[in-house]
Amino acid sequence: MITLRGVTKRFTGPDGPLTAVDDVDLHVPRGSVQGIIGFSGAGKSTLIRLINLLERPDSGAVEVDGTDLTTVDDAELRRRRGKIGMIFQHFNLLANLTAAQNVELALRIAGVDKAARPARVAEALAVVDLSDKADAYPAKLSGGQKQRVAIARALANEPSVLLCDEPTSAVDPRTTVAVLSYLKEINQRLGITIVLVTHEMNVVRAIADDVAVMAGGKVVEHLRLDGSPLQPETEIARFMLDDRIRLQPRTSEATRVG
Ligand SMILES: Nc1ncnc2c1ncn2[C@@H]1O[C@H](COP(=O)(O)OP(=O)(O)OP(=O)(O)O)[C@@H](O)[C@H]1O
Repeated sequence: MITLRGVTKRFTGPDGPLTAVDDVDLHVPRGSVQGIIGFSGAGKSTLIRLINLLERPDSGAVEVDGTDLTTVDDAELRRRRGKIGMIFQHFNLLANLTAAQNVELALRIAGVDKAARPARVAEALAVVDLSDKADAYPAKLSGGQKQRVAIARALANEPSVLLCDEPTSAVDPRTTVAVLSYLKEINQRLGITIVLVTHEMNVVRAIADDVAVMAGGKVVEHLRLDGSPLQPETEIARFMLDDRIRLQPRTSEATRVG
């Protein structure tokens, strides 16, 4: 379970101060899948990085499984972070380590006893059907396989929460379906709460229970994906739901119109 209360994050950009995340409240029930969608610069990545305090908020509370992470000391934060897995657009695997060694490293960093690690690595790779690639280096893996290794690495420490920052943006549509299927299975079988940032409506539609639409650092709307027809209220949500692409006549700019 994740609860953000009044969370704000400011940066100093090239043009001066900017508010990347602006007074956001968000509640993600245990075992659910929360999508976060919006255009580039809306604050999605910052918001997801606030959940494990990769970014520290300037104000507000970040509660994960009942504890406000902004109030705990460094040792406790490290321990709590161990229970929050994260995957990224570009996989972030270490090129000089095999798939199994990448997963093992996460266990080593978390302080898991050496003798216990091989079984945990094997288990995590089995969840994503990559047991046969344990000894392969990332360069020999496809994009989808790399993302599955990254998922295994995130799962090895038995997290309660998995944060996914654009997990399918660097893979083709067929691989997107495969990656999302693994994420959905992990959510359903292991009960892991998932937060997934994307700019693709189809991605969240396939997997999320609720989608927070972000613009200008704020959550401007929630779309509940419970099977009933979606009735977006904001222009940005309507725009995101329309996946037709049309080219404007006489300009080189591609745009989508609703
Ligand atoms: N470390 C930083 N320093 C300064 N500005 C930052 C930093 N990180 C993000 N920003 C700014 O904060 C705003 C929100 O960025 P963020 O990456 O969260 O948006 P996003 O919705 O994830 O965009 P994208 O889809 O392009 O990744 C942007 O204006 C960005 O330039």
